Amino acid sequence: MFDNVLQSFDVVSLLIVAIFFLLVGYRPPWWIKKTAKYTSTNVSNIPGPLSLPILGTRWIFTFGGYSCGKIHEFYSDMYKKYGSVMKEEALFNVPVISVFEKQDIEKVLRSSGKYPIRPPTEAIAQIRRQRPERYASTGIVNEQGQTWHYLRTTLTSDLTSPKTISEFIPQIEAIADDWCNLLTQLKDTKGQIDDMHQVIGRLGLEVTCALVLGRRMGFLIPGQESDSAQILAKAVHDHFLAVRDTYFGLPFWKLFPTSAYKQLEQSEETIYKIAMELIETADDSTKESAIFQSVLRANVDSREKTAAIVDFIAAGIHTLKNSLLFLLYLVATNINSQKKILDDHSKNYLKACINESFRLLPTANCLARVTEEELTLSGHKVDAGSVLLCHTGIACRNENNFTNPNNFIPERWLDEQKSITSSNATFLVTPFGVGRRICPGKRLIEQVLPIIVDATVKKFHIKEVTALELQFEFLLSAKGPMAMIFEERR
Ligand code: HEM
Repeated sequence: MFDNVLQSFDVVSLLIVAIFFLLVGYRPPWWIKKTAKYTSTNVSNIPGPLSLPILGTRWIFTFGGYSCGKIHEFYSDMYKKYGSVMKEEALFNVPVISVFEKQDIEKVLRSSGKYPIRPPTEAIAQIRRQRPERYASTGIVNEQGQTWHYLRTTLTSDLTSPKTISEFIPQIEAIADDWCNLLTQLKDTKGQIDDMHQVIGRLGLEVTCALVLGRRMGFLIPGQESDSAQILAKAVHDHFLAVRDTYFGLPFWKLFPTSAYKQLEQSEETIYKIAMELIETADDSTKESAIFQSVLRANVDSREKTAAIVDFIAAGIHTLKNSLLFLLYLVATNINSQKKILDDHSKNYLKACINESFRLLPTANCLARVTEEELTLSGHKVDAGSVLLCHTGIACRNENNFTNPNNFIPERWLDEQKSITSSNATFLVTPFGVGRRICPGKRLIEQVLPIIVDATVKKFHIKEVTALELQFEFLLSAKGPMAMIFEERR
């Protein structure tokens, strides 16, 4: 334990940082009692955990009893301890404010202007800035302002177009068939598959690559998972873990390459190389892919095109895997829901299960923004330019917003309950985010999930084996490996 602490909290480095900042004249607010621009009296009154000079509160995830894998539990505990608004401090004691109540979350998300600012993952931005031969900007996920707007409008219009998505449906149906065949091949005599992460990961890869590159990669062919599929799946997983550790851990990566930073560089490199390989080996079907073509045609620097493909692949694979795993788990643990899905030809019950799964277990359980205007949040004035975390996942489990909030009740999305649930859900059940920075993959995923789950439930009676344990991997994920049983229906 002590070894771990020493490893991650290098005393010599800390002293160097402290001496450096004292020499260059930096004085923390608690020292000189001079209020910096970002700390209005009201922000300084927001309660939160102990903040260290310069380093802020990030020590908590290193030796404060919360590992990075349990960050979701940290925020839940902070809500119980401090109430509706809570303040952490990042490097140089810059406040990061968490809001948990519906009215505050709504106020923050509604207040975004033409170019909503989502705080960038700084470590990725740094890596990309150091590779100008490869990246012309930090990419659509991390850019802000006009650059972001230009990338967003030029690179994602086909990805979000209903026409593109409807043309993609036959491919999704074929993928769903292959997925069911793969389950049949992989299950043992009891119908059990031991590692659902791995199997659903293959599906995430196949769907995302089919969408972005327009061709079937064969990730679902039994016994033929290629090396690059495994390498890509691992790289995307490592990428999210390294983003989490550089984002929430002590920020020493800004001074020297920490192991998390090196892991991020390595995974970024791997994803980039595989994406390049896929692009370079584009066959005829790829050349016909609307999304691939729209990226290639876009009036942007060619480096932006590769970066967009990298970002689409990285953004799609893990989110889809986690969302589908949660959905199958909830349907497996609620056996009646499978019968109702089968009986309801309107598919409304299936859609209600998907909404309920996103309410209970959203893989993106928090939306981050930088406010563009001054806001009053639960009585605290927060300056424009403040970093805000909207904890939609926690608000979705608040009984003021949903009755029996911890239970899986798809019926709340149907019939007479529908309108009250939907109005409470606006700004809370936001699995793909909101506003102009909303996920451009939303429409596609909204088509993919019902097709896959419908095909799976029609073919199998699904049962859970392993109880779900949540793990924070920058996204909310299931701690693996998760076993499930798939009994063929007669
Ligand atoms: C279940 C699957 C998915 C989930 C839950 C998901 C969720 C999200 C969320 C919450 C955001 C942030 C939105 C905000 O800040 O308001 C986002 C952004 C983004 N997602 Fe997704 N996503 C999924 C799949 C995909 C797919 C398949 C793609 C691409 C093919 C994709 C590409 C992106 C991109 C490029 C952004 C950044 C958008 C911007 O900043 O303008 N996502 N996603």
